[in-house]
Amino acid sequence: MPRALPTVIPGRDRPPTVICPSMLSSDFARLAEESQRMIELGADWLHLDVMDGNFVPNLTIGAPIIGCLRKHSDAFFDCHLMVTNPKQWIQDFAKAGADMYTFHIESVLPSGEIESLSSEHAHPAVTELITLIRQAGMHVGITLKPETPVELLFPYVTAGLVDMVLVMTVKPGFGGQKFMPEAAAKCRVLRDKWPHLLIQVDGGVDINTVATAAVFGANVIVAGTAILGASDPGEAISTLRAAVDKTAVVP
Ligand SMILES: O=C(CO)[C@@H](O)[C@H](O)COP(=O)(O)O
Ligand SMILES: [Fe+2]
Repeated sequence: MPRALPTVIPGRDRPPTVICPSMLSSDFARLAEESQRMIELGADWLHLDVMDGNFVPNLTIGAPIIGCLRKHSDAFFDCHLMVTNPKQWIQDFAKAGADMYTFHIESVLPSGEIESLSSEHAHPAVTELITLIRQAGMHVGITLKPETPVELLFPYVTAGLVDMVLVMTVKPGFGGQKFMPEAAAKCRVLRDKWPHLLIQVDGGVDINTVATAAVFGANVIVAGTAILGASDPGEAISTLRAAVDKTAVVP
């Protein structure tokens, strides 16, 4: 069983704020200590960026490292798979102790065939992947690159097949890039349709840009540079949380 997802708080118009430091910005040689420190400083989840050097031009960590980290941490592992074949790694990640398995919709179909996805009907390859992730005992996250239309995710959210949508606000592949407000605007489209959906933003989120994401409706915040690169990461976590909480309206 994966660790529980946050539940809706009565009296708020959106799900709770979840702060996720991206461990990509940590000292990988000290991953266990850094992870522990983030949780002690108030982080809710640990965001673990998995890159295969093919789907994106960078190479990071995989299930073996995540399995090792699991021996030192009971935290919620929020895994962001930037890989060409997400189906290949499902069992390994489940065994390693991943809680959320977020895949890129662009990785499910060969490049150039993304146009064959519809905003009205679920694609069988995507639903099969979702079923396999769930059967393996993980929560399901779906994500998209900044240039991919958000409407392509509608069939899976409408059918209640996914637990979270991750809106990428940079080109996936590297930490420390500039936040793209036009990509964050996809959160508004999703929030207007699904008030209780977990909507995550990832890429260039810091104390200046977080308000834009939150006003658009994001409630799950990934930040690498802004937390792990801060002189006081605990203060960075609190500041990000306060900025998002401020935008949750009590009706
Ligand atoms: O998925 C990714 C990059 O592809 C991210 O999770 C980054 O690691 C976020 O880093 P910052 O932009 O917050 O520095
Ligand atoms: Fe990420």
